[in-house]
Amino acid sequence: MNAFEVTGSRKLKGEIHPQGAKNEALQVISAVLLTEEEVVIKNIPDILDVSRLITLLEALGVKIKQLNKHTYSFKSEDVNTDFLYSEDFRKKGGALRGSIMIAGPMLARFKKAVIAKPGGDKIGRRGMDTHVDGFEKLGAHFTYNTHTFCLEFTTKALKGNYIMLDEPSVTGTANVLMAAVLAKGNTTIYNAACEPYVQQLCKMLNRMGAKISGIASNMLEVEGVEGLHGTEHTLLPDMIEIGSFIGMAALTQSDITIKNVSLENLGVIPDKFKRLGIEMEFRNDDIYIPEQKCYEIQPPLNGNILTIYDHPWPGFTPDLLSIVLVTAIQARGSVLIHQKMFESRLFFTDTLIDMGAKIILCDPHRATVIGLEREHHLKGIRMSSPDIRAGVALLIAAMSAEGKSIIQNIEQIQRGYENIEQRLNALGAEIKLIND
Ligand SMILES: CC(=O)N[C@H]1[C@@H](OP(=O)(O)OP(=O)(O)OC[C@H]2O[C@@H](n3ccc(=O)[nH]c3=O)[C@H](O)[C@@H]2O)O[C@H](CO)[C@@H](O)[C@@H]1O
Ligand SMILES: C=C(OP(=O)(O)O)C(=O)O
Repeated sequence: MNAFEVTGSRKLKGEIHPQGAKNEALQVISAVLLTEEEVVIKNIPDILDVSRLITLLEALGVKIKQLNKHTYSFKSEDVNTDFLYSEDFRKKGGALRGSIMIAGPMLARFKKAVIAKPGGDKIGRRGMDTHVDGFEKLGAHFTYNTHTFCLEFTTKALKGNYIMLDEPSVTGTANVLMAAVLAKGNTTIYNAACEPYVQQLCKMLNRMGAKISGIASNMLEVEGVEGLHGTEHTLLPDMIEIGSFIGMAALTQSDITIKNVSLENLGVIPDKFKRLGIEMEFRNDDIYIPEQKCYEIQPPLNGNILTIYDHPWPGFTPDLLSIVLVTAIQARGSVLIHQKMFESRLFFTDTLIDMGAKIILCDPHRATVIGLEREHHLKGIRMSSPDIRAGVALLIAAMSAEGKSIIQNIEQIQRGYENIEQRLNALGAEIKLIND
């Protein structure tokens, strides 16, 4: 099995370019099913989750051409809907969470959709109710197939409706939106997620001829249209990767510039890292992080311990809390990390404690980090990556630690970070891909 061997205590220096956004890629690649015309998507990251979705679309009959390393052309002219009911579909769809977003386009264009038991991170309960409720409100008939464990949908014709989502699910909003754009009449999606991923999807759909307003708000208004046409779309840089690099720079005492970050789409992300005392300079659209021996957590005005918690956008994304947590290990001061959305994302703190971090896991949702102020170094150990973001947090910890670490189960990291070892080694890291 592939693993990373990491030699720690290496400071990084230089420039790094973030990849295209993984979670946006999974939405907009699913959207190519909404038209028979050609859709060209640029800045697609070369990561496992994307190649798994591309393989799934190819198996459905979509003609896909790689135009260059990060640009693909998609043409969904001959889609084989029988494939949805095959064992192969269940296997391919079950390999990633993002595959659930082909359901909205399939339902809209072909009047049938199947959602295989999805893969993705094992980070606690991850519901599908928002997707099912939304499709039903648009007029889909839903059955749960007890033999295949799949969610199956059919419709004679989707009809616009007022839909109040039970929670602002990111993939749920994207799925219901993609179904609504081809429904007859008007749809309102209230309590919608409005992450940059969803905003980008809306803009792409409008370029294809959809009529969506309310973009970036929690109320999307959709005027159904008869059909959509082809377009070209460029993915935003991956804000989670950018946040990961900020945390990595601070913990490893590095001096790096993160290029072309699309600052206007980062929301509160830079500010949360600044609350940990991390200095950064915005130079045009780049973020420069100078080498810092010491960074001091900024408590709130009343002097209490700082809490950093997740919240639907424009709140702080849950996908960066593991990174904030690991970054705080060498800070001066203490912080409470409160992961509200997922109940199994903080158990990796046990590994950090083994490495020498001062962390109290208060309960599955909350962990207090007491900064070591670089008075003690973490020690390299053998560990395993439990999920994508904890995996990168462990990689950052290993890069800052004394001695060697082995990180197993790195497929979890590779599904969301492109060639991470090569890109970091180019800045001075020492990460080897090994068979362990
Ligand atoms: C492929 C993809 O795009 N995955 C992202 C997507 O997953 P995904 O779309 O699957 O996650 P959802 O947004 O549906 O919800 C995540 C979990 O949080 C809960 N929940 C959701 C909203 C809310 O306001 N309160 C709340 O507690 C839900 O019950 C669920 O258990 O969004 C998550 C939340 O940003 C991210 O972690 C994932 O990286
Ligand atoms: C949880 C994540 O991904 P997924 O939804 O694909 O499991 C993530 O990207 O942090």
